[in-house]
Amino acid sequence: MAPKQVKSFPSVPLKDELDIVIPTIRSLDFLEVWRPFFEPYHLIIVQDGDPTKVIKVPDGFDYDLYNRNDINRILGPKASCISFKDGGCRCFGFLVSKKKYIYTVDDDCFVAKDPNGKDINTVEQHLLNLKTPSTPFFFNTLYDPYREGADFVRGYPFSLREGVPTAVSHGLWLNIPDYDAPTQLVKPLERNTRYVDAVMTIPKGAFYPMCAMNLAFDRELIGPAMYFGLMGDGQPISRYDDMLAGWCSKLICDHLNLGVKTGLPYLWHSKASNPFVNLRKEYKGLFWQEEIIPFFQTLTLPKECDTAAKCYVELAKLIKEKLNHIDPYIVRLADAMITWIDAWEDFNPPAEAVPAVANAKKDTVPPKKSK
Ligand SMILES: O=c1ccn([C@@H]2O[C@H](COP(=O)(O)OP(=O)(O)O[C@H]3OC[C@H](O)[C@H](O)[C@H]3O)[C@@H](O)[C@H]2O)c(=O)[nH]1
Ligand SMILES: [Mn+2]
Repeated sequence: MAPKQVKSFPSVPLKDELDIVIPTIRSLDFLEVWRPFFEPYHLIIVQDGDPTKVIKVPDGFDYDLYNRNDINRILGPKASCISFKDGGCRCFGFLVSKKKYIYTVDDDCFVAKDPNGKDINTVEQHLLNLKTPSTPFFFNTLYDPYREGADFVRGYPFSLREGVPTAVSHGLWLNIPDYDAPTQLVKPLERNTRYVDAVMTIPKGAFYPMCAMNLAFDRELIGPAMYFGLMGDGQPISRYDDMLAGWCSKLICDHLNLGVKTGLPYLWHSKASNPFVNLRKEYKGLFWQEEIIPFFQTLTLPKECDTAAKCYVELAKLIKEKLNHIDPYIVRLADAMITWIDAWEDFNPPAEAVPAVANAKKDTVPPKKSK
C-alpha cells in the first residue's frame, strides 16, 4: 500500500514543471493582479484575431507570444487544425509547451479571495490537485481524502485507497458563472457567490462540462486529448472548444485509469460575454450535444489503446464513422483531430519515435519573447 501523498504543498513555484497558457483577443492588463502567482512561471500567450494588432505584455513576465502568423509558420498546413477567432486557439500553447503541467486561464479572470479574505493562488492549488491521486472508482463522501484535515471515510475499500494519477484539475469561478447563452439570457444578473471548500474526483463513467477558464492538466498523461477542436471563424460552431476536449479527455482518462478533479481553486470571472452573440456561436452545440454525449457515454475504446494519443486517433475514427450524420462539419472535425495528433507528435515524439524537430517546420522567425 503506497503511503499517503504529502498533504501540505510547498508554495515554492515549480517553474520547471508548469507553463501558463493564455488565449487573448483583448488585453493582458489582467496579469498585473496575478503577478505574485504568475511571475515565476513561463507564459505562453496565444494571440487570436488580427496578428498585426500589438498586444502589450506587462514588464517582468517571462513569455512567448504567438499570433496567427506564428502558428501558420510553425505548423505549416497543420495550422488548419487550430481555431481562429475562438478561445480554442489556446491548444496551440499546449502543443508547443515542453513542461509536464499546463495551467490555462482566460484574460477576463482575476484573483479571487477565499472566505478568510486570502488571495487564492490558483496555480498552487491546481498543482496540489494534480500531484495527489484521484479516486474515480469509489466516491469518498468527505471529498478529496488527500487534503489536509480529510481522509477516507469508514467503509472505503483499502484496496482502492492508493487512488490513480490525476490528469486534469478543473477549477471554478466566482462572480460570472460559465453559463450557456440561454441560461445567461434568462438569468443576466445571476452571480456565483458560493464558495464551496471542496475538491472531488469526477467518478469513472461520468462526463462533465469542462470549462477552460481555470483549468490545469498533466501534458504527459493527457495532453494529446486536450485538442480544442475546429471552432470560430469559418466553422458552424464556437464555444464548444473546451466541451469537446472535456468529453474526449474524460473518456480517455476513464479508459487509462486516470483521474479528473473539480472544485478548488476558485478565481474571479469578471466579464459576461454577450449572450446574444454567444447564442449565435453555440446554438448548434445545444442540439448536437444531446446526441454526442450519449455517444461518449456508451463508447469503449480497444484495450490496445494504451496511450492518450492512440486513444485519440481511435476516437477520431469513431466520431467520423458514427457521428457524421449530424453535420458534414463532424467529418472535418474528425480529420482535424488526426491533424492535431500529427502536429502533437511533431513536437512531442512518442518514446520510440525519432526526434520530433526534424519533422516540425523550422521556426525561422522566433515568436515574440520576453526581453
Ligand atoms: O475569438 C475569441 C474569443 C475569446 N478569446 C479568448 O478566450 C477567452 C475566453 O473568452 P471570453 O471570456 O470572451 O468567453 P467566455 O464566454 O467568458 O468564456 C467561456 O467560453 C469560451 C471559452 O471556452 C472559455 O474558456 C469559456 O470560459 C479569453 O481569454 C478571450 O480573450 C479568443 O482568444 N478568441
Ligand atoms: Mn470570460
